[in-house]
Amino acid sequence: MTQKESRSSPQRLSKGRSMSLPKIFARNLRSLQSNTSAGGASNCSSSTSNAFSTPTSSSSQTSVTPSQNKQDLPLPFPLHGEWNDSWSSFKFNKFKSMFYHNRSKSSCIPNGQTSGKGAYQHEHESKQLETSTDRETNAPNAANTPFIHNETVCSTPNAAPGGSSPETDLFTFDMPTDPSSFHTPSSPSYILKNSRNISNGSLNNINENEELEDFHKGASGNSNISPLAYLSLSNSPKGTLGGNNGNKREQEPTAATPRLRRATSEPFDIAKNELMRDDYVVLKQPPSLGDIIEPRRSRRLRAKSFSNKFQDITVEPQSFEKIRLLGQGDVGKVYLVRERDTNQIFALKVLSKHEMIKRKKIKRVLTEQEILATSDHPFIVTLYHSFQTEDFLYLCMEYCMGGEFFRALQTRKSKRITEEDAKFYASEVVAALEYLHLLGFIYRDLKPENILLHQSGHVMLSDFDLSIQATGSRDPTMKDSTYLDTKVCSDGFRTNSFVGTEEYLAPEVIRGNGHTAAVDWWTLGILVYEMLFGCTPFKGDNSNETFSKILTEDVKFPHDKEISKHCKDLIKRLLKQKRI
Ligand SMILES: Nc1ncnc2c1ncn2[C@@H]1O[C@H](COP(=O)(O)OP(=O)(O)OP(=O)(O)O)[C@@H](O)[C@H]1O
Repeated sequence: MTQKESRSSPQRLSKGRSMSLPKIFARNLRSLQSNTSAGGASNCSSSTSNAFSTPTSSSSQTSVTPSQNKQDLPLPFPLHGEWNDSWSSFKFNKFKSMFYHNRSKSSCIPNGQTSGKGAYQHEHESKQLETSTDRETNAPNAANTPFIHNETVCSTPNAAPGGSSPETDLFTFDMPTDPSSFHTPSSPSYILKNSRNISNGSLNNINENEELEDFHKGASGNSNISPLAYLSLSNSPKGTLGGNNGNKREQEPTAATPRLRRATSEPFDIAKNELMRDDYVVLKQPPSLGDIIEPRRSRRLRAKSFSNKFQDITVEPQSFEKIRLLGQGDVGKVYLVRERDTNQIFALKVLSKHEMIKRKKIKRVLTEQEILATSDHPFIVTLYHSFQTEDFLYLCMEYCMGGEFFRALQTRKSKRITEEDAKFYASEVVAALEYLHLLGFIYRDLKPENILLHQSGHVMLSDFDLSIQATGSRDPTMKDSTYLDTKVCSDGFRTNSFVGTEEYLAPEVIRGNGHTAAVDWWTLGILVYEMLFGCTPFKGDNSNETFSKILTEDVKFPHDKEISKHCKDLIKRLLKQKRI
């Protein structure tokens, strides 16, 4: 199998790359089981009929001043040209113009008309709720659990006895109260949704853009330019969005008080209530309960308060209106939501406590929350709120309109980008990794799937559930008074978990003799290679072959693709077998 062909191998299709290997095997097994018993996506109704008219809220002006530390970033938009047919030029141009907007911490979606698509989908889901209750309630097995089929959201109705409580109203039709019927990610349609076959998957992003365009149109009245564009008109180094929009400058709304809100990130108290119960203690070697109950905040960051940038507010599930499903992870789903109060949009990750416990993911989720809550970096997804109900944990994050970097890569015919563009993205990733290392975190799961594209065109690292915090982390030092050496931050810390993504695993992880923050630099090497060549360097026909190549082979470069000597040298150095 050639490296190009291997792109669409089942392992990659099932999003297996993002999982630890035992998880992949378990998923494949479950997938096989549900394949034989369920017959795939037959329960999925299609959402292809006419859009309903959409509810509109009365228009009121909202304006957001971009967060200072995220202003004045370069506006690269390197994703020019070369989009395949699935991106019509209209969509592409709209999309592109969004990328030129300056980055603001808040999503700045003023009150206005919601998108037809979003409302339709919402209505559609409610309808489905009515019609499919019996089926779903009676058969909460793999075949009938909720799944995503391409752009269609197939929901599981609220099967709660006695109807829904106000608290669960918002997500009841996607979040069954019977935890045993929570989604089965390995169902065939899940795999389809997460397929790397972009002809299916990329539709997601296109629809998102349509919805958001509608938001913007509604917000700016007759203007064709989005409120985000106003921001960028006033802040963009280029001044205008492509020349003919310059005259919109006068229409820029007067700046109001920024509403950059981040709830006092409460550590999830789930552990207190749940882990204390014997039957819920599921971790083989539970870390000290202290660690779980109150995820520590980095001392450095506790000292460096962000509080002046954020208002303290309290939110709950009802504070948000669901727009659509963005994606599905192992123990939860991510929704595009609108905060009712402010009309700002966010990505809301909803995690089932029951699933977390069942899948032994408590520590992982808490780590993710801890890292997100601790981080304040332009290239790391911002967590605005974390809160919980009895059954679910909620992470309310910055919405990254561009979706996965992986999809952006795959949407291109060549599946790769130019060296110049790769340099741009790699440098942002380096900045984010250095920042994480500085805080004593090791990311451990760098790959294009976990890099999201913000509307500004900048990348955002997401998905920190495989990350780990080095114990006894130390302060960084200045090296040669030119650069900050973050290696010392986690010096002496080694961990031995076998986690990561097959093609991205560092040799030391495979050997299992312990690994350090250096694994992130290995994965950076693989990422740069993948950006440039459209495939990973050590992919074999099966896991063993991949591991063997990682352990024994030197990186080879395809002859038909030109890249500079410097770049090859960088990749070689990052992918050196013996780095520790
Ligand atoms: N902030 C965000 N903005 C836009 N889309 C997002 C955001 N966060 C997540 N998503 C989308 O939701 C999907 C699911 O995300 P999530 O982090 O739950 O799962 P995952 O990475 O697939 O799996 P897991 O957490 O099990 O490793 C992602 O693939 C991504 O496309």
